[in-house]
Amino acid sequence: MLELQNITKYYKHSVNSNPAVNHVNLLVKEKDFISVIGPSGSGKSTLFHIITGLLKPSEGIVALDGKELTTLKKKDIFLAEQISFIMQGQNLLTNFTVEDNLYFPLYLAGIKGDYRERVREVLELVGLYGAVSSYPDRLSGGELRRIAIARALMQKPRILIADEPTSNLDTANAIKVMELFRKINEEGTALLISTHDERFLPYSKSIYRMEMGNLALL
Ligand SMILES: Nc1ncnc2c1ncn2[C@@H]1O[C@H](COP(=O)(O)OP(=O)(O)OP(=O)(O)O)[C@@H](O)[C@H]1O
Repeated sequence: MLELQNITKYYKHSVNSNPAVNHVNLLVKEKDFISVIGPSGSGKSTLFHIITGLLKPSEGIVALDGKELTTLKKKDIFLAEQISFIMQGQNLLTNFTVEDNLYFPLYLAGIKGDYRERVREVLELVGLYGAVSSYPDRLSGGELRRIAIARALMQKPRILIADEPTSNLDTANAIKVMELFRKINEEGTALLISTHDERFLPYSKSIYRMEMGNLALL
């Protein structure tokens, strides 16, 4: 499905002259649950930002079903139930209810329709249907993280990509998030996760380690 081919990234104003990401290849297939671990500064966020299109690689391509992502319109990638991203920070809009936060990406993308049933489904999946009318400032950090996951699932993505999804969560909340990812994966969504969190590893089907920009299967 998703393929990274020979991705390299040099930053212009980097503190060192090595590339932040160095000739990385990775294939994400259906049903995969891949975790990328590695020390701070090893290039994980850079790699994930390249996959999301936030950063342009110096070399290499990211392809979905054999088509280079940069040649696809954002609409084709995100709206055709393809890839969803959960980046660091919750990024929920504080003046909007949880329900409106879940609608917001669809609204921005110009998708119309009655999504009330889907809102109920995703909130039930994350165990937070009771929060449908709440504002984000009434929710805990762990609950906000699960709402961010619910939002990423609105379009029933084939692949869900999450950068450090359990950072700053206590063990109880981290386990809730990991169990949720396991359930999402069992229901057919492939997962690609970057993590410092060793607790994630037993949940993953494959583990890669990133070190000084190089990615290797463990
Ligand atoms: N905008 C930037 N400009 C220059 N260099 C950068 C930039 N962002 C990251 N780097 C450098 O690229 C390397 C990889 O950083 P990156 O943030 O991708 O690592 P990481 O593994 O995600 O770290 P962390 O887990 O702490 O987020 C580091 O050497 C960092 O200093």
